[in-house]
Amino acid sequence: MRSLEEPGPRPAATPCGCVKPALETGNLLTEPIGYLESCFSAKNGTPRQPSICSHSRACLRIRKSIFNNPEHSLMGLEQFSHVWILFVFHKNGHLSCKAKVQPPRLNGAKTGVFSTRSPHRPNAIGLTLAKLEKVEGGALYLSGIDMIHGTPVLDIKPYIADYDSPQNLTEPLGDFNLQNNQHKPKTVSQSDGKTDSCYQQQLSRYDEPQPNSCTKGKPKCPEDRTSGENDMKHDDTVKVQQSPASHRERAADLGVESESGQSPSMAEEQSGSHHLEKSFSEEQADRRLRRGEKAVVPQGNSAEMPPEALPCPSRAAGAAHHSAVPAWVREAPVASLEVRFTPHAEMDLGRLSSGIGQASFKYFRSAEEARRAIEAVLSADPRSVYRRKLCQDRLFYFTVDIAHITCWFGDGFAEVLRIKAASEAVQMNDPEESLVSLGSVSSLHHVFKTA
Ligand SMILES: C[S@@+](CC[C@H](N)C(=O)[O-])C[C@H]1O[C@@H](n2cnc3c(N)ncnc32)[C@H](O)[C@@H]1O
Repeated sequence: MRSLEEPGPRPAATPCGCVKPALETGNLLTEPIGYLESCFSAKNGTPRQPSICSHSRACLRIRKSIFNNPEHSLMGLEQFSHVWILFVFHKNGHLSCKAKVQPPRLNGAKTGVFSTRSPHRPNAIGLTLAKLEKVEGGALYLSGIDMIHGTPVLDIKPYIADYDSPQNLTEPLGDFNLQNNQHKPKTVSQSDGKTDSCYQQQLSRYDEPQPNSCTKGKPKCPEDRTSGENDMKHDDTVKVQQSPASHRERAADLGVESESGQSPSMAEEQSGSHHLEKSFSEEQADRRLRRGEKAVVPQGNSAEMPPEALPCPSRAAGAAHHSAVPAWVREAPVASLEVRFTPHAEMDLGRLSSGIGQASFKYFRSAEEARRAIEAVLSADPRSVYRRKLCQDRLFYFTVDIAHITCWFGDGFAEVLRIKAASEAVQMNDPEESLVSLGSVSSLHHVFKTA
């Protein structure tokens, strides 16, 4: 353990003049237990939630400055299949956050920051449920992650379904009526006409985290229906403090130089936000119409969120009354996309995975895994609302493992045009540079096909 003499947060003075230790006032000076080595090098293209891409892999080594024998701290963890990772959104780029944000799934409508998974929060702390592949010495190998390379990790906790999953409560507390914030006691048998035994059966089927999958068009859970960093737009700014971090030490732990952010800046993403604002009900109606479903009359014209909450359909029906999500989480306006690869991209992928004349994959175990990861990232539409709506004719770039992917988006699909070794790809320090206008998409498509 760290020495008690190490510098810590200064005691805070209370209004009455007495001094309270920092912990008592909630002022926690954190020290990362390690820095994540991730297959995603930049925010752009990193899945918005861990459930999106099961092949996204990472390694976390516990720092010796935290524990002399890091492996001791991981003892017993190998018996768990999943772990919670608490981390810092260290590449947020700025320290401000807003009370209301526009998550991509709301396609321009606003909701309170605490009803989202926005990276821009008063304390820039992220929470990811990752699959624990193995523990080796002082290192954890993870999959199904949504964090970028270099992410400072604050803590690891085992996922325990009995504690962490509401459907595992044996004694339901009752319904929470979100409309008027009233708690209504309700018994299991009253809930939906199901018998207790049927209910229990359903619970036992769902007491483990659902396996992640990369398939297209799967029903989404709250985890993957939420916001991406690039897409949040804010108001009611709040300034937050940042703990100082030792960059040299961090780079040493990672074995790399500190990297420069490659994803679009918030300023860029925020510009034009007024055009994007649309009420949730309008978006839903649009979407239903797009799908050819019966139109629903929009209820008002506000860009604020409706208060209704619905059970998540991907959970057991009997368990649903323990856990509710708002309709927008379920009825997201963004459909999953079909993902295509041009013959050139197929060739690139083959070349890259063979490792002939260049580096081969570090995180993926095969070309097939790389392909599935790319498909998973793209089918969830990683673009910000801004890009989706106003920059449709732009190329989109992202890097996963050693693959630098260039693609474009059409109506209902994403097409991979090129896959190059990240070392070969032009480094995009200025996100604007990555927004190459296609002009005529088809002509550029032709260029890529014949290149
Ligand atoms: C919407 S957040 C959700 C993270 C976590 N599952 C949660 O709910 O707190 C995931 C996005 O955060 C961004 N991100 C990941 N790691 C980051 C980091 N270290 N700093 C800043 N942004 C990061 C990526 O763009 C990713 O798509």
